[in-house]
Parts: sequence; structure tokens; C-alpha cells
Amino acid sequence: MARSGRIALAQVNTTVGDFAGNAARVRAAAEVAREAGAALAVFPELTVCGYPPRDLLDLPDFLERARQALEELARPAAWSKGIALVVGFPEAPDGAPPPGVYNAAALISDGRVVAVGRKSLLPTYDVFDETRYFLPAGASTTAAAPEGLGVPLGLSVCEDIWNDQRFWERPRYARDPIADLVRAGAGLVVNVSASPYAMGKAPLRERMLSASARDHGAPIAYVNQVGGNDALLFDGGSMLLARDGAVLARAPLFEEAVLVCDLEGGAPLALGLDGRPLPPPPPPPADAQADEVLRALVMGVRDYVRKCGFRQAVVGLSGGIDSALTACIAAEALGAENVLGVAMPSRYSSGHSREDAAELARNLGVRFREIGIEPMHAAFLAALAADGAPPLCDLADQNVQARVRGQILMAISNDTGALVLTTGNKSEIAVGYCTLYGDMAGGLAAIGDVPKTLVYRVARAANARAGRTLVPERTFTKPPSAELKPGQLDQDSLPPYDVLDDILQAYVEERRPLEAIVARGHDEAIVRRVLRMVVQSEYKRRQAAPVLKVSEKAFGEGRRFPIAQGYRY
Ligand SMILES: Nc1ncnc2c1ncn2[C@@H]1O[C@H](COP(=O)(O)OP(=O)(O)OC[C@H]2O[C@@H]([n+]3cccc(C(=O)O)c3)[C@H](O)[C@@H]2O)[C@@H](O)[C@H]1O
Ligand SMILES: Nc1ncnc2c1ncn2[C@@H]1O[C@H](COP(=O)(O)OP(=O)(O)OP(=O)(O)O)[C@@H](O)[C@H]1O
Ligand SMILES: NC(=O)CC[C@H](N)C(=O)O
Repeated sequence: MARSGRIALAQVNTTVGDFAGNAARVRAAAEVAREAGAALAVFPELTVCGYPPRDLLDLPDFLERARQALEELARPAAWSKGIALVVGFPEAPDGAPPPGVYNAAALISDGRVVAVGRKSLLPTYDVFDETRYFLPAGASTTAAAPEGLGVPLGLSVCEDIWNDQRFWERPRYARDPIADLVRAGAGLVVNVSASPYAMGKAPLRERMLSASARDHGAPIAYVNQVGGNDALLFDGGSMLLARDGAVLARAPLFEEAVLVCDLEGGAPLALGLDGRPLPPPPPPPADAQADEVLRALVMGVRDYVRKCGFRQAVVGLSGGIDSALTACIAAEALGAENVLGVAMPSRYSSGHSREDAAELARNLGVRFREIGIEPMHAAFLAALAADGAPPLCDLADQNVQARVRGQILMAISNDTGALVLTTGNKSEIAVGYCTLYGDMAGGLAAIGDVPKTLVYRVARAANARAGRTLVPERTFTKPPSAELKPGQLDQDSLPPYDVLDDILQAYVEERRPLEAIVARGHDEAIVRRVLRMVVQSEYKRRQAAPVLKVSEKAFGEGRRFPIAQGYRY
């Protein structure tokens, strides 16, 4: 029996295009919510098809299956008896293909769709491309109070609530759909969202939603998707806010949850999709930001691997910090037994790199192989010199080693069905300090949006989370080296990583001009060199594995620069 004013925020992990799987999650969560006495369960944006479906929306059969999936969810059934649902779906009136589609939310009650709210504000920046697919709503939709809830609903979709320049630098949209809803009598604003994770975004959302509830004088039920879909990581963190802006309930980050809460306040209950209470969150760790990034990446690797149909991953272990962190993430995401670490020493590898790789594998409990690359490296050089050609130059020789390693990892992948995780960090990917078809060979760049200085912190967070040493201490303290020629150090080719990362933060994320970066206290020649390297390595990034996004500006779909161009620093 529904309790008056009780709702459930159902942050489920949808998979793009998996209509049956997504519907099963809706049914499971609705049943949990109903058992807990909720009159209404709210789901994330585009629940039935997952977010972002991108050009799948161009397929008429995809839109038809979305329509059928919604129709089936709306059919009277035991699991939905006595509970109303708000479910996101792509609405294609008359089966019209894009741009005749709306990004919509349906209110389902008593075995039928009783109202449909359409998204008014369509984000078209960074990773979002919604005007490519959707039409904006002409008007906002309010719906009569579902039975047992006692308040009429205002239906809104994600960006509809992102329209406040105090929190958000983007230009203000002319319309304020939330104000329209409240003016039309909404007593509870429902916002179905798919808001990708970035560091610092969860507290920003909370401040923004709190201000919105206060300014509009209406409570807000905000439900965000959770889980990874390709490069995008959705962190959940759904919330119920009172009309004075107070947060009445908060769902966890990076976890599926059915958060049962009351409009008039009171202790919320966070349940899993199996109906069991979720364990309370652990006390905040020493480096909360690094720990958060770690959890985001674990979720991202797990979902990418699983949703692509893999179970296992393989990582080249050099004894360095990047491959060590990548392996930690993989082991936590997939289970240590599903991860293979491969050390591939060359004629230049130090003893400590082999020891550190082996120790890391032991600490993690992952499977481990050592495959020396000397015979292949030597055979390569011999074959290239067999016709009397001069020996390869230094750089070409270095890249042969990286490519032999890439070949080995891809051979293991082909043979075993394990996905190769690349290990490049954001700093290296930014300046092109990586070998095309060498260490760039692989399926997913797990730490490709993590600058080197943050890589160390996240690796420390992995050790702290485990409560023991996973990444060996020497891996933190030795100077980074590609070990592709004798005595080589990253610092011979690149500025110190703290300098490099600050320049990259200013240029890539904050989009500052050269002069402003120099004004931060950097040497102009170094800044110019770094910016040139970023520009000149665009071709590499275009061919790189997808990068899990944890910052406001990651390499990939959200940063689209031309390759053949003449804009130079
Ligand atoms: N615009 C363009 N469009 C398409 N392709 C383009 C291109 N410009 C060059 N190219 C091609 O790309 C080639 C150069 O790229 P690539 O072969 O990758 O080689 P390259 O960038 O010249 O060298 C790799 C660098 O990464 C460093 N590295 C390698 C491996 C690991 C690490 C580490 O510490 O993690 C560092 C290594 O020390 C070296 O400085 C050119 O020879 C050309 O064939
Ligand atoms: N000896 C090795 N054995 C196995 N894999 C290696 C080896 N050397 C390099 N690799 C692979 O190539 C990637 C590029 O590593 P490299 O050592 O050149 O520099 P890096 O970017 O500092 O990475 P790391 O911090 O992991 O050493 C490594 O992360 C690893 O996956
Ligand atoms: N799906 C959306 O509309 C997301 C846009 C929104 N500004 C966000 O990043 O959360």
C-alpha cells in the first residue's frame, strides 16, 4: 500500500539499445519501490533505450522498438500495480526519424501512459549532440497527481534544469522550462537525467538543484543514470530536494539504487535492485577526489568490458605507475582472475621494472606472464637491415619495441578474447608521447583522462582503498621512463609533469590562450612547445582507443579538433 508522498528515485544502469535488459531493470526497481510503499518511481533519461543512443536514433526500427518497449512497460502487470512510473524514452510521433524525435518522459499509471513531457533544452556542446537528433519541446508538461502522491508533477528532462549562470558558464537559454512547469501548477518537479561524471560535478549539481528548488519554490526529484556507456561515466547521485532547497535524500555515486524517500522529509532508504538495503557509505578517504576518480574508472572499465561482451582484460605491465594503476582498476572491475598482466622486457629494461611488474601482479592476484621481446626486436632490426639499408634511427627503433609489445598484447587478445587496456595517461596523450600501433594499441584507454600527477594520487587511493600495498612503493618513487633506450627518462623529452599538467589544464580544459598560460608563471618557450605538441599529435588521438571521461574536457567526442590545419603556436 503506497504511503502518501512517498517516491522512489530509481537510478538504474541502462545499456544503450538493450531494450529487454533495460525493461527488466525498470520492472525490478519498480517492484522494489512498490514493496517499500512508494506511489511513484522515477527513472533516468531515455530509460528504455539507454543514453546516449546517438545515431541508433536514425534507425526507424530502433525507434519502433523503443515505442514497443514503452508500450510493454505501460501494460497492466502485477509488478506495476499501485505504483506510477516516470520513464524516459525517444518519442517519434508518426515514427518520424530525426530530427522529428523528442527526448521525452512518460508518466505511466494504471496500465497506460497518462502524460508525456518533452525535453525543451537540448545540449549541443562538449559530448552532447542533441539538436542532431531531437526537436525541442514546444511547451512544458504538467500531469495530475498520481494516486497516493498528492501533488501534480512537472515533467522535465536533464538539460531543462541546467540553466543558471551562477553555476554554469554556458549562455542562458531564453526559456526556463522549470519556471513554466511551476507556473502551470507543478507541485513536484521531476527531472530525468543522464548527466555524465566529471570531477567536482556532483557537488555542483547539488548546489544548482538546491538553488533551483529555492528559486522556483518547488521540490525537485532528480534522477540520474548510473553506469558507463562507452567513454561516458554516469555517476548517479540522484536527489530529492525540498522547496527550500534542502536535500532530503541523496543516492550513492556509481551504484545502482532505488532511493525511497518522502516528500515531507524523514529518513530515506537506499535499496538495491534486489530489494536489500545498500551498505552505508564508508567514511571519507584521505584523498576523496582521487578515490572518487578511482571508483568512476572501475565502474567505467567494468561496464565497457561487460557491455561489449567481454569478461577479461590484458594489460602490459612495465613496472611503471600507469600500467600499475590500469591493472588495479581492471582487477577491481573484473575480478583479479579475469585480468592478465604481461611483462615484456627488452634489452633496455631494468631489473627493477621486471621485479615491480611481478610484485604488482602478485599483490593484485592477477595472472602474470613474462614474454621477452628481445628475439622479436632483434629479428625486426635484422629484417629491416637485410637488404643493406642503414640501421633504424633511434626513434624508429624505440617505436619498434613499443609495437612489438602491442603485437603481443593483441595476439593474446585474439587468442583468449581478453580486451587490451591501453595505459596512456592524459599528459602523454595530450603531447603525443606514445607510439601509434604500439602502446596505443588496445580497446579502452582506462586512464586516458587522468593527468600524470593525478595518476600517482589515484594509485595511492587504490592502495588506501585496499588497505594494503597493491602498487609497490618503488613504482611511486622511481623517475618515469619509457625504457626504450639506455638511461631514458620522460623528463628528457618533456617538462616536469607538474609543469606539463598545469599547462595542459590551462590549455585543454580551460581553453586559455598562450599569453594567459605564461601569466600563470610558466616559461613562454616551454608553453609554446607544449601547445605545439598538443596540436601536432591530434592525428594520434583520432586513432586512439576511447578514453573514459573524468574531467570537464576529455580527449574524444567532446573535443573535436581538425588534424590537417594551419593554426599554430
Ligand atoms: N598528420 C598525420 N596523420 C597521420 N599520421 C601521421 C601524421 N603525422 C605523422 N604521422 C605518422 O605518425 C608517425 C609518428 O608517430 P609514432 O610512430 O607514434 O612515433 P613518434 O610520435 O615519432 O614517437 C613516439 C614518441 O613517444 C614516446 N613514447 C613511446 C612509447 C611509450 C612512451 C611512454 O613513455 O609511454 C613514450 C617515444 O619516446 C617517442 O618520443 C610518423 O612517422 C607518421 O607516419
Ligand atoms: N617492459 C614492459 N613490459 C610490459 N609492458 C610494457 C613494458 N614497457 C612498456 N610497456 C607497456 O607500454 C606502456 C608504455 O609504457 P612506458 O614504460 O613506455 O611508459 P609510461 O607511460 O611511463 O607507462 P608506465 O608508467 O606504465 O611505465 C606501459 O604502460 C606498458 O603497458
Ligand atoms: N543529458 C543532458 O541533458 C546532460 C546535460 C547536462 N548539462 C549535464 O551535463 O548534466
